Amino acid sequence: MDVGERIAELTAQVKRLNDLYYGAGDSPLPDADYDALKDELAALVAEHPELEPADSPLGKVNAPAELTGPTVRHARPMLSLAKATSEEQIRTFCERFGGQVFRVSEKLDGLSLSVVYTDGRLDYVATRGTGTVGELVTEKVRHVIPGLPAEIDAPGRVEVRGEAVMLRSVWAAYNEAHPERILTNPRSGAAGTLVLKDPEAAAQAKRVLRFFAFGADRGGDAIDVPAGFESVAQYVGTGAEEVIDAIHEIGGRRDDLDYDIDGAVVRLHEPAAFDAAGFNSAEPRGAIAFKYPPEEKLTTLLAVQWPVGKIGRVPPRAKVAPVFVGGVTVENITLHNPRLIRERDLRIGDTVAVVRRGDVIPFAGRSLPEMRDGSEVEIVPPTHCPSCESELEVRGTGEERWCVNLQCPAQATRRLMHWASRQAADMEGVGDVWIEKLAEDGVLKRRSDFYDLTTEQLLGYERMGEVSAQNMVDSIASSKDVGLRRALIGLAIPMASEGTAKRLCLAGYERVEDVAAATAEDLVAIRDIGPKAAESIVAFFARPEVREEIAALRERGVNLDVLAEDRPVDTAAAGDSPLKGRSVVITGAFTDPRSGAKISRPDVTRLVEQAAATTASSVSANTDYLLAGANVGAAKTGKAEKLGVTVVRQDELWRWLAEAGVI
Ligand SMILES: NC(=O)c1ccc[n+]([C@@H]2O[C@H](COP(=O)([O-])OP(=O)(O)OC[C@H]3O[C@@H](n4cnc5c(N)ncnc54)[C@H](O)[C@@H]3O)[C@@H](O)[C@H]2O)c1
Ligand SMILES: [Zn+2]
Repeated sequence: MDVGERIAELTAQVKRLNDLYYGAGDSPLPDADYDALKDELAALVAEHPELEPADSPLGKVNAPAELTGPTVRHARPMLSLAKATSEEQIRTFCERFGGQVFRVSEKLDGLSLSVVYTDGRLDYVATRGTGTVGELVTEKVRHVIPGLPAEIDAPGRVEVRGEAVMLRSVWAAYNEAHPERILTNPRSGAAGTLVLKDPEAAAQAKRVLRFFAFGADRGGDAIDVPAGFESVAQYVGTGAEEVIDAIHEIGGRRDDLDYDIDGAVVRLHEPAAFDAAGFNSAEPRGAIAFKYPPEEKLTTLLAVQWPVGKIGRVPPRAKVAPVFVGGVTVENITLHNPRLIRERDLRIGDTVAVVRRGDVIPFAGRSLPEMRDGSEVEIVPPTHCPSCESELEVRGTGEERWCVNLQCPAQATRRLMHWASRQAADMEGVGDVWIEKLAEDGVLKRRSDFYDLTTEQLLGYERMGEVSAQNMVDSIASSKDVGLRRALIGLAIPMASEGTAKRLCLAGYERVEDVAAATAEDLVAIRDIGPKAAESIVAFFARPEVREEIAALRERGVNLDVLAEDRPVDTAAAGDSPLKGRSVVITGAFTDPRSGAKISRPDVTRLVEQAAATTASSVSANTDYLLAGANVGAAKTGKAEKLGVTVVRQDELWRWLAEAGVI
């Protein structure tokens, strides 16, 4: 192929990838591979400038093919950043500005927004768009970035720039709840969220974003980011070594963050110096982005297995050629459901992009059809259960396969493993391999059989030592104090989550028999238990073998009653608490006064509920208190006060919780 053809080919590829990336937020190639294509193009064009096509993607801010909807012209262009992948490049950059002060910040992997206020009120929000013209997303953002201040305490025209990201936890929870509509990664999740037609529905489905500011100006002069905003984490220092230390510091905690970062931004700290350094067509000269090695790697999909789960789901699991990504070696990845396999057109033998983010289970984001050689094999979901051979049912939009045979041996084994696991009975000394063996042998058929195991019996097995046998028996004996919450989890009731178990306990159920006797009506009255889950719970306990199992566990002295730690706080203590029986809305960021650590929203909710309050997601006339943590705008508290809702600040809340005996 001659150079001209290669340039044309690379141009077309980069442009196609840009359209996908800046449009719906898709990235069929890992960023590092995209960067390599672009670098190759840049190198060829540098040598043969006369061959650069008129529509070259180089030297400009890359943008979606077209902006949809109303637009606005940016007061100052929103630019791209020059890239560095080696420390050497960072040193060269720092040396160019010898003696100056630098700022190093996390480079969040989301999409940039310009948020403009006039005399303290939110005027508009725009995307980067073409760099000079952005798309207006003001109304969408009101729903999908609930934390964005509607008002700030500053006069004049103030523009705040920053990055909107989908938190990893939000991304994982959304995918968990919508297996039929998987978001490939948080970045595309964020981009996709801002193009949705119904942002209100997105917010209800908890598909929401967070905004982190990285700069602000008033009438063109740099100012501090106004109060009410979260800022990107940043360091200020002089000289290349301090800058490189900061880059390592940021890179080192990459896995612990709840958002993706793809690099660190180094820029001149002083606004005057930054402006004086000037700009080229697409990038400021006073800043550079250091890119960390990719967290997404290519590997080969070797096989797909269909293990049978504890409630009969038969999900696809892929084996891939071992690949080191996100700090671990990955060999097994989840493919979620058959529909996803079909839509992503995954085949055995395919090159697939594997992603891992923090603790999130690796996921084959996509196949790369352009890398096929014809030997790839279609993935066909099984029609019959690999364990009991009964015909599988196809259910739901994900086209999941289910074994509905209640006697299925594979399901029984999975249920036993689940009962022994940490979130249920927590039998530390009993490994899955042994459970499988004992189940195969017919010694373990149901949960209650664990409690009949003896050391003599176990010692009859090859490779079972006296210590292990004793360990197993002891750990089974000491696990008998399961309690209602963990027993409900261990029973693996379809559609009932760990949260359902918690809420049943908080709702005052004392014994597993009481839950078994509840009607669907009783159950839907409990917060967050919907009609489907309620029916599933009732149907589960109506099964004779479940009732027999509960009786058998009781006979062996297994505790299936609520434990003190899972009860709602006693009326006596909560009786003194102003929270008791109140309806509250929680907003803002909370810090645990005991440890000084930030505390998550679900944890605050749990504490407040233990003090016998009920929580709601938005303020209404029925709300008693708005519990306001840090960074709560005046708009929010003002609205609450207008509705006659008392605003309670966090120091008071902690006092109340202490009085109620919750903390
Ligand atoms: N995989 C693909 O197919 C594909 C396609 C197109 C682009 N990409 C990737 O997108 C990037 C392209 O560059 P770009 O021009 O969109 O962005 P960029 O990498 O040049 O960086 C500029 C952007 O960084 C953001 N940013 C995040 N944190 C920041 C901080 N602390 N300070 C300042 N800015 C911050 C801003 O939104 C700004 O617009 C590359 O990383 C490329 O690999 C990938
Ligand atoms: Zn089966």
